[in-house]
Amino acid sequence: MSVLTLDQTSRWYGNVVAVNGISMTVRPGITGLLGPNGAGKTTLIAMMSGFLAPSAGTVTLDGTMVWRTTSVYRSIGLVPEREVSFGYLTGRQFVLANAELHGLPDPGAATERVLEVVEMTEPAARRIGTYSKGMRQRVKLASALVHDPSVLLLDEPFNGVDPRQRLHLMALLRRMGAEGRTVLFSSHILEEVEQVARQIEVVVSGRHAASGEFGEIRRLMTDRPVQYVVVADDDRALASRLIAEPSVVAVSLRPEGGIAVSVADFGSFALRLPRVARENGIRVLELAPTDDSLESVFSYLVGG
Ligand SMILES: Nc1ncnc2c1ncn2[C@@H]1O[C@H](COP(=O)(O)OP(=O)(O)OP(=O)(O)O)[C@@H](O)[C@H]1O
Repeated sequence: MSVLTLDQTSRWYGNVVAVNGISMTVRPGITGLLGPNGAGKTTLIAMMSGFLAPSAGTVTLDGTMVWRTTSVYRSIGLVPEREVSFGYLTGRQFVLANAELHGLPDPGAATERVLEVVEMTEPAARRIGTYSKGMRQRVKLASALVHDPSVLLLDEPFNGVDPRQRLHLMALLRRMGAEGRTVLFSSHILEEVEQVARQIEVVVSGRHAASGEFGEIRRLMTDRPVQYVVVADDDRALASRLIAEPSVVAVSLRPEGGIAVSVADFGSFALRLPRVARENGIRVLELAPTDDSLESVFSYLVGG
């Protein structure tokens, strides 16, 4: 069992606090680390993989401190967000170099094994500089897996990858999770995390905002009141009807036209709005959310 534990872990750069007292446990299977840009995901992953020392608190793997413990590094594979900068090497040479750095007994065999896992055996003879984004991602994954680690950490692995390669990568991660590895990947896209992760950890502004199964996180995110703008051919008449609806929290007429509606339960509001309008002979011309950015969802989760 490989369990990563963060205990009150913080990291600051000068006076920028990138990670602020986060405690979490990452178990075997797939965990999604979800948060907007700049939330501290890269910094967290760097501490989990032993590349960065926590400024305070600890990161341990099965009870052993990760930072500066070489034996622990042997159990961890990291797929960083940045591109492989050795475009002049072939995929095979790159993976082999990593196998040799790990001091594996048979680096050649380990390289072939892992190239096959990521289905890159054939293109591995070509230079990395000629690869597509998805192929580069797979070669990075191969080099992270070459020493057969029980923990696999991936920083934004789906960024810029085309849909077909994305499905392939998701299938690979699922396989790693099913094999009992502890897999954690970061993303700022909820739908991406939803498709692969069993467990989700949400970070916002360096803080741990929520933790749970996908359904619980989705509920937290969708049950919050959301603001919509509704434009009708008679805004005032519609506003007076909408305020009577249980799914509606607040209604106001906007000076520029339309109605600002704060909705607690979008599902029932979406069903009721056309009926209310029809029953009163009002035509709805437009319905649009006003604060549905991921950032606003995240700040709701941290009570901001
Ligand atoms: N080396 C550094 N020096 C100073 N500040 C840094 C450094 N690295 C990160 N930061 C700051 O720490 C905060 C968290 O950054 P981090 O890269 O960990 O977030 P992230 O969630 O991975 O975001 P992104 O997805 O945009 O990379 C940001 O405010 C960032 O500007």
